[in-house]
Amino acid sequence: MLFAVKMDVDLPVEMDPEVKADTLAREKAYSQQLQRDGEWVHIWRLAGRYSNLSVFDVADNERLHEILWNLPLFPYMNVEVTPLATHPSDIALLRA
Ligand SMILES: O=C(O)C[C@H]1C=CC(=O)O1
Repeated sequence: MLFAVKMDVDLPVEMDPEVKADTLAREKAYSQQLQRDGEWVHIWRLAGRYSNLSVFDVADNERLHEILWNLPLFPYMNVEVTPLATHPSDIALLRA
């Protein structure tokens, strides 16, 4: 199942620099492992914002929830999930 997920990050200005660096390092490692595993298919920076637009390919809603809930930055994020369906004009469908 494909989902588009927009993540807006809002870190507290008073956050301890060491905690911040550790959280960002864990977030990066977690994200890159899921990308290697094929569940986190795309990650794009939204230009000019501390936000990303990502595409996930996961087994079901529960798996997506588990992935998002375990993001180290989850407590500092506003997350918006949109389920995706194929578009009838997509020329990739002609090749399938
Ligand atoms: O920077 C972000 O957009 C937040 C987050 C999502 C993956 C990652 O490595 O950082």
